[in-house]
Amino acid sequence: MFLCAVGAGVTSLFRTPWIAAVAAMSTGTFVQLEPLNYRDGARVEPADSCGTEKAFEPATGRVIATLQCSGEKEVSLAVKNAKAAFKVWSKKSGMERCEVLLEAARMIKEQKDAIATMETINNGKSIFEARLDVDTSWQCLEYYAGLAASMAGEHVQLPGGSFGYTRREPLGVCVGIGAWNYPFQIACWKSAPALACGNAMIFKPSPFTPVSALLLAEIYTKAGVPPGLFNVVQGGAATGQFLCQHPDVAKVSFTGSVPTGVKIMEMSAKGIKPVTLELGGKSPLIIFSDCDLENAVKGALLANFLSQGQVCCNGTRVFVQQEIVDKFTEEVVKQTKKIKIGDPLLEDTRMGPLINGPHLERVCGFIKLAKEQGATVLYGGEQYVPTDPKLKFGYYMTPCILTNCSDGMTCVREEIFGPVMSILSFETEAEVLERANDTTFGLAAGIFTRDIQRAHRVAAELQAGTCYINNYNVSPVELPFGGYKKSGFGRENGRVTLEYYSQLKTVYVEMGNVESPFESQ
Ligand SMILES: NC(=O)C1=CN([C@@H]2O[C@H](COP(=O)(O)OP(=O)(O)OC[C@H]3O[C@@H](n4cnc5c(N)ncnc54)[C@H](O)[C@@H]3O)[C@@H](O)[C@H]2O)C=CC1
Repeated sequence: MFLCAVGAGVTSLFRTPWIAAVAAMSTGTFVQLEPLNYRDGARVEPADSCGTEKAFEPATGRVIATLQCSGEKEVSLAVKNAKAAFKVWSKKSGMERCEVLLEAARMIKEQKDAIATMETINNGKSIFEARLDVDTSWQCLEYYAGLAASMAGEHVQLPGGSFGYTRREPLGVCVGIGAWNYPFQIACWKSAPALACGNAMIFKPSPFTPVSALLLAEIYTKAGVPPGLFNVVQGGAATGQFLCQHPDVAKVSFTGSVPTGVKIMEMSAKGIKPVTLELGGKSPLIIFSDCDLENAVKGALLANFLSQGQVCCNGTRVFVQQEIVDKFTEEVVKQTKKIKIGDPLLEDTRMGPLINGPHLERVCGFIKLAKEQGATVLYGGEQYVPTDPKLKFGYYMTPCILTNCSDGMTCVREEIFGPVMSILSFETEAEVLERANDTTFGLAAGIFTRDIQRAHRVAAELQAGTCYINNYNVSPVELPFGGYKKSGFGRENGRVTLEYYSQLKTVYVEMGNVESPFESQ
């Protein structure tokens, strides 16, 4: 009931006491009572609904919000508001858009602790990680603010003094649909380039994590975007479908699972709408015997255990060269045992709970199956109950290391989306490349070696949208991120993403007379 008491019904992020209160909040206290949709510059209850969903605090298993899933009418109102805002925003110069985005970035930075706390409460990731996510979020806004003013076309000289030029123009109303593992960051990674290019956006968070996108919406409004430019519509699959099928939506950018990605693409195909798909993965991490072992072990932990392993680009197939596999395994187990699991709002926690009960069961099911198929659990893989009584109903598990794995096992082939590392040994470079690429996914890959030529040779052969050499899971906003194969297409971050949120117009300019085969004799 906290928000009711503090905000007296009209809680706003911009009331300083509220920010301080949220940043100082402890696990087990937060309840969201305000409307969770955001339209025309304000929080609103949806005009109609197609059911309700409950959002949890994974650390305690408490319900923190019950959301109304937006119906067709609410979606249409959001599109209408976004269209009106687009008319204003798309006329602004790049520098004008830059100023607003920079102000929004500044506000995110200023409110980092409050946003990270909210993210931790709703998602379960450690506060330590949530703060890093907020950093990459404001950095993304700053980056695209900087690019907004440099968007330009070409001038092309043609015969007879005529010429042509190109204009890079926004698409219109874009829809962003997010997953639950990086709720605030995904909202920023989609909206920053969209807004920088002059578009409006309607964002639909995952119903598991509805809360933090609202903070972004409030910040955009306060920073000066026109009302309706960034709207939040809550709901699940049905709401997502209303958004994708709306005739006035120009583009859909989706982050989520492959099966949902297929549906999004089908709907977009019917409307001839461009689509960006950031889907799942089962990425390989290849550790050669000449690596710096300490770094490789750190890299393997980063590749598997951030956000409780619920990361799309995780390197969960850890291929280790035969000569060092025992030493590597011993060291990885030693370091994994040290990971502190517990209340995600405590400063020294490094692993919080998984997103919800069914997902925890699903991840544990993969481990059970791995054992049945012959893998050995070297460490972890069990449900965990922290000693603090308020965490008793949270969704915790110990990080898991599997050995004796083979390429055909389910744990090696399918995305688990939990803290489960499978160790596989290999002998030669050619062999490991073939095995690493033997997957329908292609999101990321990693290589640890001191041999610079091998590093680049292997990176060139790996079928993945991102290859990390001697590190893993670092995502600077300057670098494009996206998949090969069934991990999707289109990119987020980097300069190239401007192309995915804009369209090119060619203008031909005649400087002479019209030559026509139809002119009268
Ligand atoms: N490549 C990337 O950048 C990332 C990919 N992921 C992938 O996301 C998955 C986990 O996220 P989930 O939220 O469980 O995925 P999901 O596919 O179940 O849901 C993703 C979003 O799509 C919406 N949705 C579901 N059905 C829909 C439909 N028929 N039409 C329109 N929208 C619909 C959901 O409400 C949610 O907002 C994993 O497979 C993971 O690999 C997650 C994060 C990043």
